[in-house]
Amino acid sequence: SLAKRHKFWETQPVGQFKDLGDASLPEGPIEPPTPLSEVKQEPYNLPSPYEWTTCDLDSEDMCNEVYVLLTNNYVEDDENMFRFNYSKEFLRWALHPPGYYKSWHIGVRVKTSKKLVAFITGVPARIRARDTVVVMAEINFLCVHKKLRSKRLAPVMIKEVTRRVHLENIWQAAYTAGVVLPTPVSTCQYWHRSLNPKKLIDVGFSRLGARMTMSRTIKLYKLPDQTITPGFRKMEPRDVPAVTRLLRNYLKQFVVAPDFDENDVEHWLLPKEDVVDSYLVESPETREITDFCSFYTLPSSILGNQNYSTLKAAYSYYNVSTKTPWIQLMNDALIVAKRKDFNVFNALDVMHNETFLKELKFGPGDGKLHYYLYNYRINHVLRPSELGLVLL
Ligand SMILES: CCCCCCCCCCCCCC(=O)CSCCNC(=O)CCNC(=O)[C@H](O)C(C)(C)COP(=O)(O)OP(=O)(O)OC[C@H]1O[C@@H](n2cnc3c(N)ncnc32)[C@H](O)[C@@H]1OP(=O)(O)O
Ligand SMILES: CN(C)Cc1n[nH]c2ccc(-c3ccc(F)cc3OCCn3ccnc3)cc12
Repeated sequence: SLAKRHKFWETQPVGQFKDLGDASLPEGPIEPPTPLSEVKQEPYNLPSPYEWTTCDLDSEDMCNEVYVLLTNNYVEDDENMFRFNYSKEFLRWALHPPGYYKSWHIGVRVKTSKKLVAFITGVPARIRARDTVVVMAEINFLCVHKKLRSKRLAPVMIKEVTRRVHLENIWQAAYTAGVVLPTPVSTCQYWHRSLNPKKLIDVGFSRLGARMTMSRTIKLYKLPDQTITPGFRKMEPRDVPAVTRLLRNYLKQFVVAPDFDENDVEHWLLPKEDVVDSYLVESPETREITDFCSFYTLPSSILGNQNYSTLKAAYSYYNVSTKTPWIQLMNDALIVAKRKDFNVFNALDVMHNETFLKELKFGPGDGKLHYYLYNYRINHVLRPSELGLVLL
């Protein structure tokens, strides 16, 4: 990536590879805000066959158009065997957090057919970088239809979402990607814990280990039917204040982390069927909430398999351990995920996740997830364990 030209990204206020050695550059915003009167008032020009559209996900039809575009054209693994299949309910959850802007849900249509062929989104979030809380846009769901790739549409979409974010007087952003761009704040490894090893092997997600039989493999990943931690239960609305306190105190230790308040916790962490699951440990003795774990539901379409069409995957979200050991807490998370018929439980090596990954029989994934900040310099590339942020 050092040799590669980034004709678009070299024009953007992001850390540039050439600056990596330069420790003299100050941490913080790379460019000052532009006076709102000087922000471009009209949308960027698209190539003539296309037009901008704002996607209202509360509209069943529009939400369905976005769902279909992503289902057929969004992120695939490196071997093109799986493609993320975010559900409509999940998209509404991910894109309607407190304070969201509909204008940041941007689509591109073909003028004649009105077909939706591209998409990019932002949602506002308060992110702390070291000791500074910054209102940022979390950018996600950048997608160009497979038939319109390599036409430099992505830079135009990125500039347009940047312009609309600027109009709301927000000047920073956070995003993650499986590709290397100028310049990662951190690079994380993802890990997978088999819950249904037979299906994972049948679809080619996993391979039978050397000198392993299928029955030996099934036994290796077997989990108890019941969770073992006393006081382990689903999170409920009445728990929002205590979970907010627990999570805010836990996230303080990371260099980059969300600055969640009770409204944010209510939206992002209250259980929502087939979207997000969250559990906590309420001490039977003291009634205090001492631990928390959560995971979100993100299936992947299985491309080209006769017997299965969908891989049901759970992704580790935010977890806190203050009394229950990490291994025990996360093993209970695996137990409830298995009981809910997830095939695999995925986790990044962020926060304290590396303390349980190996012991709970996670295997390393085949790629990396890079974290980025836009118009904000963090001087040293962060270790994954310094990151307290999970983007969907
Ligand atoms: C203050 C507010 C600021 C807000 C904005 C902040 C920044 C937000 C940034 C967005 C964050 C999104 C986060 C997110 O959604 C999570 S990462 C998932 C991105 N989506 C996918 O992978 C879906 C499948 N792929 C596609 O749809 C296309 O391949 C896409 C659309 C990815 C690129 O379409 P294409 O037809 O393949 O390519 P061209 O149009 O010809 O353009 C090529 C240029 O695009 C650069 N590129 C490629 N992939 C990128 C990626 N994932 N991020 C950023 N840039 C990416 C590439 O380096 C090159 O620039 P360079 O020449 O300089 O190298
Ligand atoms: C984060 N969010 C922005 C979506 C996103 N974009 N790009 C990505 C690249 C990797 C991961 C990822 C993150 C955690 C994980 F355990 C497995 C992952 O990908 C496996 C490979 N894969 C891709 C599609 N189906 C399977 C997510 C993403």
